[in-house]
Amino acid sequence: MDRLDLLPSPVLVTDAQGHIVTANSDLLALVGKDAEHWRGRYLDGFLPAPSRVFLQTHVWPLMLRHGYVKEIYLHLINGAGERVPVMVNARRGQWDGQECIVWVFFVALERSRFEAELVEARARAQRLAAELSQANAELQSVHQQLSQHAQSVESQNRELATLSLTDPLTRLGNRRALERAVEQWQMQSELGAPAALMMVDVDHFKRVNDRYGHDEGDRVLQELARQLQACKRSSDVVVRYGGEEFALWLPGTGPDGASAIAQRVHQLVREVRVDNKPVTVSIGVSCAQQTLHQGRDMVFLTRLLHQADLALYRAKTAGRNRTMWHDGPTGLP
Ligand SMILES: Nc1nc2c(ncn2[C@@H]2O[C@H](COP(=O)(O)OP(=O)(O)OP(=O)(O)O)[C@@H](O)[C@H]2O)c(=O)[nH]1
Repeated sequence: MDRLDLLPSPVLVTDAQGHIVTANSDLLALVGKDAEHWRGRYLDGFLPAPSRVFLQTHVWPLMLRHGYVKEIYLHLINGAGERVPVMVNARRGQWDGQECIVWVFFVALERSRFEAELVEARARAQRLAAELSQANAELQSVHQQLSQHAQSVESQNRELATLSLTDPLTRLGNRRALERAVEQWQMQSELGAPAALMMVDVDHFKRVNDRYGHDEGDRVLQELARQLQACKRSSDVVVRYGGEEFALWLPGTGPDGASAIAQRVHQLVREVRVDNKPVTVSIGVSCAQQTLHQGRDMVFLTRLLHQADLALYRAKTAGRNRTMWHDGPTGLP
C-alpha cells in the first residue's frame, strides 16, 4: 500500500511544473482512471475550464511566490463526468529527492450545500425585511390616517358641543348654556353665595315683525344681544332663552348689584332703534343664595325661572319697560 493512501483525503503529487508524479487511491477513486493514465499529465487534466483558468492566473502565481497555497476553491471532474467542489491546500517540497508539489483536496459538497442554503436564507431574510418594512410603512400610514380621523372627530365634537350651546342668530348661549352655567355655580359656589337670574323680554316685538318684517326683527335681536353683552361682567352669562326673550345669569350678584345691572340694561337697549324709536324691554328678576349641600339640583333653576317669569309678567302687565322682582325691590322705571 502506498504511504499516500494512509492520508484521509485525495492527494496528488506533481513535479514543480505541475506534471503528475503520483496520486493516492482516494484521488484516483474521485477522478476515475488509474495512476498510469495520469502519470506525466499536466494536473489540470481533471479540472473544468473555469478552474483551469483560475489555476493558471491565480494558483500558480501564489505557488511561485510563497511555495504554498491554502483553501483554494476549485472544481474537479469526477469519474462520472460531474463537477465536484473541492478545497485545495498545496505545498512545494521534496519527493524521492526531486522537487515537487503535494496537493491535498477536500471534497466540499457539504460546504457548497451549506453555502447555497446560506444564500437562500439571506435572500429569504432580505425578502422578509422588505415585507416587514412595507408592512411597517403601511401601519404608519394607517396610524397617521387614524390620528387624522381622531383629530377631525375631536374637532367635529368640539364644534357640535359649541353648536349645541349656541343660538345661531345672536351667537349668544342658549337654554342649555344657561343650565350649564347655573349647574356649575351650584357645584362650585360657597354656602350663602348670592346670585340673580334676570329674564329680559322685548316689548311689543310682534309689532316690529309685523310692521318692518322678520329680517328687521332679526336685526333688532342681534343688536340687543350685543347691548346685553356690553352690560355684563365677565363672570355673568347672557343667553337667548327663547324667541324675543333673553336671560342674564349673575353669579355673586345680590339685589343691589342686580338692580344696577337692570338699570344699565334698560339704558343700553334704548340704543337699539326701530324706525328711529328706541326699543324697550321688561325685566323679571329672581334672587337666590347658595344653600348647604345644594349640589346639582335642576329644581333650583326651574324655581328661579318660574319666579323670574312671574316677575316679568308683572312688569308687562304694569305697563312694560320696567323691572319687577320676585320678593325684592319693586318697579324700577
Ligand atoms: N324676527 C324674529 N322674530 C321672532 C323670533 N322668535 C320669535 N319671534 C317673534 O317674536 C314675537 C313675540 O311676540 P309676543 O310673544 O306676542 O310678544 P310681544 O309682541 O313682544 O309682546 P309683549 O312681550 O307682550 O310685549 C312673535 O311675533 C314671534 O314671531 C326670531 O328669531 N326672529
